[in-house]
Amino acid sequence: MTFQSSSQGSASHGKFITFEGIDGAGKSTHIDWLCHWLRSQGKEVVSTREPGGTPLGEKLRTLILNEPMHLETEALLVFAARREHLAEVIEPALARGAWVVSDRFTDATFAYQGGGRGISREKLQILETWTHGHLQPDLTLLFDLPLEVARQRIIAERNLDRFEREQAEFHERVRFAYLDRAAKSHGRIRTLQSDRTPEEIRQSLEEIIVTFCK
Ligand SMILES: Nc1ncnc2c1ncn2[C@@H]1O[C@H](COP(=O)(O)OP(=O)(O)O)[C@@H](O)[C@H]1O
Ligand SMILES: Cc1cn([C@H]2C[C@H](O)[C@@H](COP(=O)(O)OP(=O)(O)O)O2)c(=O)[nH]c1=O
Repeated sequence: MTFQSSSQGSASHGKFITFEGIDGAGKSTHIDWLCHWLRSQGKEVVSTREPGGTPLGEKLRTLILNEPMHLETEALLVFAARREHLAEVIEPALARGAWVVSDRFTDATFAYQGGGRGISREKLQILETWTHGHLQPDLTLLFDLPLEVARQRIIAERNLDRFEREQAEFHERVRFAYLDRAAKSHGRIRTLQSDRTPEEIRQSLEEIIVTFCK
């Protein structure tokens, strides 16, 4: 993790890796491989997800994904779930030297609640600072692909949640908010072109992670 305090760079801390992308981009498909690879390198790995990752967070996830609500209520709930996740799972794991791999984190909020719903970046930044101003992911893997390809992958296999049922324009805004954020991330967010075979994507992922671990 990147602490902005005096603990930055401490050898006793683990690393925080997040997976991001539009629904159906292939995140879940590659998270297991990454966790397996990291464990093969002798690392303790905590695999988790957002919204969720704690008993309370999973209850909030059910509400967030299914219950109609005001867009700012939605933003506040994802940060509430995140605060719990940080306190109960992420921060203790990193402090004992484990590597945390999370299926989504705050970049998703800037993409979905910011790009998708239209909440201003300034408002979300205030909540971000409040919730985890001291901690950011060390590495974020952004799975990017055209919307139509992602839709084709998920449409047949899932009961679509509140976000997945949104119009194409919503998902286009989410996608471009992610790409914009990646461009401004100073290298933290690495974009993987994801309209390729799983093997090709995994090869790119392996190259990134091997370099990151050096
Ligand atoms: N590179 C790929 N090519 C074709 N299908 C894929 C690829 N990656 C994932 N899939 C399939 O697409 C669907 C969505 O993938 P998933 O990993 O669950 O996406 P996400 O977690 O990003 O929503 C799954 O059925 C998965 O097997
Ligand atoms: C973490 C987070 C997720 N989300 C949304 C994006 C996804 O559509 C949804 C759940 O994410 P995800 O776990 O990727 O869904 P699935 O299990 O169906 O692959 O939550 C937000 O809108 N804001 C957030 O901050």
